[in-house]
Amino acid sequence: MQHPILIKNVNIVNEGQIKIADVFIQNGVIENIGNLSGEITKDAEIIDGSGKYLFPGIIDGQVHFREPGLTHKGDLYTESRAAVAGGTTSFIDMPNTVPNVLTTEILDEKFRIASEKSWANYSFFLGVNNDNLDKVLQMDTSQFIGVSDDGLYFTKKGNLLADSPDTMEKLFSKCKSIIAIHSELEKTIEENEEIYMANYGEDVPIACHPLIRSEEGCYQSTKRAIAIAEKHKARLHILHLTTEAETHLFRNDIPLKEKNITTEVSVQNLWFSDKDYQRLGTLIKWNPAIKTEKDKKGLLQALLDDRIDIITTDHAPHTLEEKQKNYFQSMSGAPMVQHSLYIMLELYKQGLISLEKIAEKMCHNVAILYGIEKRGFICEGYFADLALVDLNSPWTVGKENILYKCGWSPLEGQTFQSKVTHTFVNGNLVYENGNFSEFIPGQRLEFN
Ligand SMILES: NC(=O)N[C@@H](CC(=O)O)C(=O)O
Repeated sequence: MQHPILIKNVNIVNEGQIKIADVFIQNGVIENIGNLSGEITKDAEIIDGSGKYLFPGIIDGQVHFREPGLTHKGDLYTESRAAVAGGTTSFIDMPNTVPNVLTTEILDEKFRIASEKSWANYSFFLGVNNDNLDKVLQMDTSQFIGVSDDGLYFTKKGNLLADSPDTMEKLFSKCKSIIAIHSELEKTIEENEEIYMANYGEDVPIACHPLIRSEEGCYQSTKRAIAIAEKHKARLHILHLTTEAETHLFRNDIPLKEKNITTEVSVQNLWFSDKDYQRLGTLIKWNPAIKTEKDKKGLLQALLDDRIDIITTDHAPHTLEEKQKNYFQSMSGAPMVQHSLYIMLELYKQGLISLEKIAEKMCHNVAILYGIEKRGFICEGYFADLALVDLNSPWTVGKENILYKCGWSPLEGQTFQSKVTHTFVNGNLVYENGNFSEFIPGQRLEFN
């Protein structure tokens, strides 16, 4: 039996409004919201929410938690624990674990491991590449939260799904679930690599990353994928957008529920720009590349005017050793899931986004986009996945508070003004002011 909890006098950030009320949590769900006292709440543990802000737990639509097979970088226990410390209570993990998630057996195995090791609620993409394409075309894909090629390759040469219009035609004409793709053209990347290698040899500077993995390679890829998806009325989701140019390919004149083509931005693309390569080098080498200041501003604008639907992290941990190599050898990706809400709250502090919009893009819309049931909102009868935030409690990211298994963050030295003080997953208070409860596993996300 779970102990009932009453959060008193808290600013509830939900569905475009901020209202002060009490929230009563019992048996895993939000039972009541209002001015509560008396019989039903009398045995509850009381948490004073005065002056604090209560968000629905963040649902991160794109993470790489690395288990099975790559657990020297991170695993389902360590990375989900880091997630809840940052207010993220649910995640959807990508298929480029080892073995790649190309069969339902491997997918089931990931669900099994998560049921024993994940602090947060979880779901997993089924991977798709040339090795399982024919099988996927015959499957009832509605049983999966989505299929994705992210981090997988379609040919031994390293081509992405986006490089192959014929394959997209096949997949998009048959697949009924969300198809989440990594949108870049390998051909453009290779041509650019040759140009920069002719100049620099193996010593290509990291500053060339956004010129090699260029705007053109992203824009042409996304434009073509959207055209093919529209032709087949497929349900396409473009992962981690990095250019302002691409944002204009997406609509904002219909509600999210009616969109067949959706997209996301990852927090690092709202925070870093090409200015930061000099300071951080390959630590912020991501694919697609973090681009210019203009792109960063354009992505934020598209988020605000609803051409971008959700915020994710693309949390992609690697060891420092794997990162600190020359341009070609260093791995792409960095850990981010513990710090995503902090970045967005800091942007709020800078006057760039409202708290309501943060809840919409990190919580409500992720639940709507993936059809996740009874999560992502602060509503009676919904799972009590919640993050309580103090907006005036500065702290600095440092080795001593980084919870990623890889033990580093590109945000080290950054002071954030806000702090997540309490995180609830399914009604359990799993994180409180730097301390964790005993391990309580999260739940499998249900979707419709
Ligand atoms: N985004 C990245 O730079 N890296 C991802 C793979 C990917 O998303 O392509 C990873 O798994 O490391």
